Amino acid sequence: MARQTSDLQGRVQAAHQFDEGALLRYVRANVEGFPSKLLKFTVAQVRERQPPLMRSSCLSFPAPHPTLFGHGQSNPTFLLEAVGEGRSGTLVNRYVLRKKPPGEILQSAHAIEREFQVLKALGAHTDVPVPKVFCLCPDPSIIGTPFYIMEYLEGRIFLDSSLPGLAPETRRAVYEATAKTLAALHRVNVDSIGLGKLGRRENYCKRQVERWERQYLLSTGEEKPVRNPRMQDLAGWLKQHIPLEDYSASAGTGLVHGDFRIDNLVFHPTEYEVIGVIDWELSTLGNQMCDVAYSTLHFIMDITLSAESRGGLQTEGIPLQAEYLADYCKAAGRPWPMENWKFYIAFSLFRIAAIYAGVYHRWTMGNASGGERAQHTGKQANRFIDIALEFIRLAHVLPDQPPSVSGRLQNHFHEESRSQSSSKGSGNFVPTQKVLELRDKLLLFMEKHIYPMESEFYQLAQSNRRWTIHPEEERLKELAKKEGLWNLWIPLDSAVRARKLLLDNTLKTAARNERLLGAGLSNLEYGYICEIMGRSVWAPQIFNCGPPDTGNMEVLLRYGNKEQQKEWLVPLLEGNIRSGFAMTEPRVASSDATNIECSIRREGNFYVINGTKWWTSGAMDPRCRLLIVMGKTDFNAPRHKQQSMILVDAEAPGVLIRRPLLVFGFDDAPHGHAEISFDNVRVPVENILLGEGRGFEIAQGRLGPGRLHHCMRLVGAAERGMQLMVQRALGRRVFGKTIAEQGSFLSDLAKCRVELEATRLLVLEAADQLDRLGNKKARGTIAMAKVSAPNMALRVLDMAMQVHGAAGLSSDTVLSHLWATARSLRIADGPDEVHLGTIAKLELQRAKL
Ligand SMILES: Cc1cc2nc3c(=O)[nH]c(=O)nc-3n(C[C@H](O)[C@H](O)[C@H](O)COP(=O)(O)OP(=O)(O)OC[C@H]3O[C@@H](n4cnc5c(N)ncnc54)[C@H](O)[C@@H]3O)c2cc1C
Repeated sequence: MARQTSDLQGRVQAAHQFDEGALLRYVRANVEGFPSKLLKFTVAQVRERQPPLMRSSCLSFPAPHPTLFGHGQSNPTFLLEAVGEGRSGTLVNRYVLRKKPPGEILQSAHAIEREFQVLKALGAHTDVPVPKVFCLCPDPSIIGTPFYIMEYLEGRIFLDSSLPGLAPETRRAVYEATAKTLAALHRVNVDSIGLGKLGRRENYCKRQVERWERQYLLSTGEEKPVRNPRMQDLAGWLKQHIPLEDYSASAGTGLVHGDFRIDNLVFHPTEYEVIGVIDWELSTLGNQMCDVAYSTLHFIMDITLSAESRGGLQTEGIPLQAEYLADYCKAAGRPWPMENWKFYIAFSLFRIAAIYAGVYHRWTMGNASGGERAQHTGKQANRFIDIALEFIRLAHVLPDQPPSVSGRLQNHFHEESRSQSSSKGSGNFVPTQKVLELRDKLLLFMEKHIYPMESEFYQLAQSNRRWTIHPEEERLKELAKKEGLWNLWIPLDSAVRARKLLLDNTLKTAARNERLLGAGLSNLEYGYICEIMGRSVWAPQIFNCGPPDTGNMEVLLRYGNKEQQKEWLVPLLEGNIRSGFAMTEPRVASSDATNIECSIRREGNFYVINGTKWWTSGAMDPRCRLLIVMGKTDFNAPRHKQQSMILVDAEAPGVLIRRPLLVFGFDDAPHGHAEISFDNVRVPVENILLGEGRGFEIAQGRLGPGRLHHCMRLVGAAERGMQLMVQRALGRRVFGKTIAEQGSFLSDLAKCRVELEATRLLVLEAADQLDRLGNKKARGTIAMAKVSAPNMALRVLDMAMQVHGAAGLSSDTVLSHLWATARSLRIADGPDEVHLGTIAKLELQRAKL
């Protein structure tokens, strides 16, 4: 719950009492506008409150430092109330006084003068909301220590960062205002407002690590509280991981608040707008990302809790850490800090641990201003150290790109389409409202659930349990179903057919039926959606939109009879099983499918299958139950009537998985690409699809829309490459400049964008033609998209890898895997030459007309 600033006052504690008469004399002489006819003058101490407890919720952590309104352990703060007589009656003027604490204090930790200087400069020259300051009294003889007096702000302070009692949308507004205020503070040009000499900007983290390590050593050991050796491990790690950007006074350095968090902000009494940033005693110049990381610590405090489990409705509306960070980066014009985020968070925890250890030491000596509460700070310091060390060990601490918060779209092409659609409602490729809504939902799902899991999925796929399924994959599938992001690939006409065949008797309820049959999107509409899934190699299967299942489901939807659909299509639509498509053979050139040799021979009520297939994608997956096998039922029929397709139970006797094949060393576990032998595999005659000799016909149907999906995903993969490339270029310095400032990079980047947009338009055009003209008439444009998409994606991803240097070739980023997948699609989706042949043939035909 928010507290009114006026709620937070109490009686002046004995240890903090001073000569109020001397103060009044000083105030009368130095505070502008102080009532001349004074009726009453009172001094109340701003109460030190119990900080939010460290709870299982990750949204609260104990405040390590004071705020103006008192939950801290540092500068005592007082509310002065002057009741006077004015022309229009009684006046009540309120002021706030901040002073140094009495007794021995930590080096430079209570810099009243600094607070005053910063507040004065910001108030006079910037739009950063701060209370107005009236006077600084450096003379300790007045009230025992130096102090300053500032304006009292009537407003609200949110003490608990989980914002209990607020509606979800207002919680979001509070966080957005917080991020924007921090950005405003970081945008201040300190040189132009006289704060240029407040501190050194370069080597801030290095100096801070050394300083807080020193401070920790001063507060612990020998006759002081016990020293935790893990603190030195942490300091050692930090010293080895100081970000390169810290070494110079470049972009990203400037004014640092030093204690920026929601409860150091005064919000407007009724609006969700910050009217004052308070508690500036740790402000200085330096690396501003430290402020940013510190302001997100409440997201980190329980790093084992997922977004879902952190409080349900109570935290609804609170953004994820990445969303808050994206708001900040956007408002501050800063690159996404993925590369060094681990350092900044670990450093923030380290610093708090050192501060807490200092408070605890002071408590043992009897002069901590937090009273008895300070007795716990020693334990809390150790907890911060543990959390920091635990955090350092995490493989993935931030998505590798900023999320699109509040439905904002990530790339300018889409932003443009959206504004076009809302302003004019027309245009060649303007996504419909339905698509825009689905796409926003999908973008959020990717950011919340897929990107954060990538590295864990990848680790499992490299371990000796590589051919098992990560439990999170199944959980996310259920979540995708609930969110209506399931089977979106199903074209409207196929869904209509399935609805007729499957209605009621197979799928229990109409609602469930509908959920399994997608959202009724056209191929063009799906193009906008599928592209986003293509940004992660792990995403498509989470939404039941991954190859080869989509192609196989399409075959069953179009060509399967009712029984075949019941047995195989329904579990595939449910996502309960997976499937493979076995056409390619090692012994023959399979881009020409008339070459295949696998035999499907009828014997009574069975077909007997003999042959070897390879590159059957998905067949290694432990959930794979169905193989659609293409073979020959009649070796003497006309060339295109010899082939048939048959449904084979992957566990039927005689089906032998021989080995997984590798693509540039990636085996794509847990789905894999298998070499399989079929040795006298007996399959009931009912399993033949459409009838003997219809295999080629089915292949044409399967390879139409299904293969365009690859192109859509490739556009998404290239988009991901662009984003990673730009982030890296903005954040990494070579030879004195960021990569983004190097001329050669700029033209390469622009060329990538040009190619990407051209290919995206081609893919959308192909999808549109598929909808309007059908598979056959659209084949020229589809072929163009198939040639263009992988080649474009390869160039963009190659450039992205180049910008990443050696890291780009490693598996530390997704780039090399995306590149390997794109490269395989110049063959796996039919070799380029075959598509080029189609395009050229059509071109020549046109010339002959
Ligand atoms: C990662 C991956 C996944 C795959 N998944 C599957 C799957 O699930 N199911 C499946 O059945 N298959 C799958 N394949 C196999 C893929 O479909 C075939 O590799 C592809 O059809 C080419 O067949 P091929 O390898 O026999 O090459 P070939 O037919 O031997 O062709 C070799 C080369 O000959 C040249 N060429 C071919 N045709 C022409 C032409 N008309 N003009 C000029 N040059 C030409 C091209 O350079 C071509 O690359 C996959 C392949 C990969 C790499």
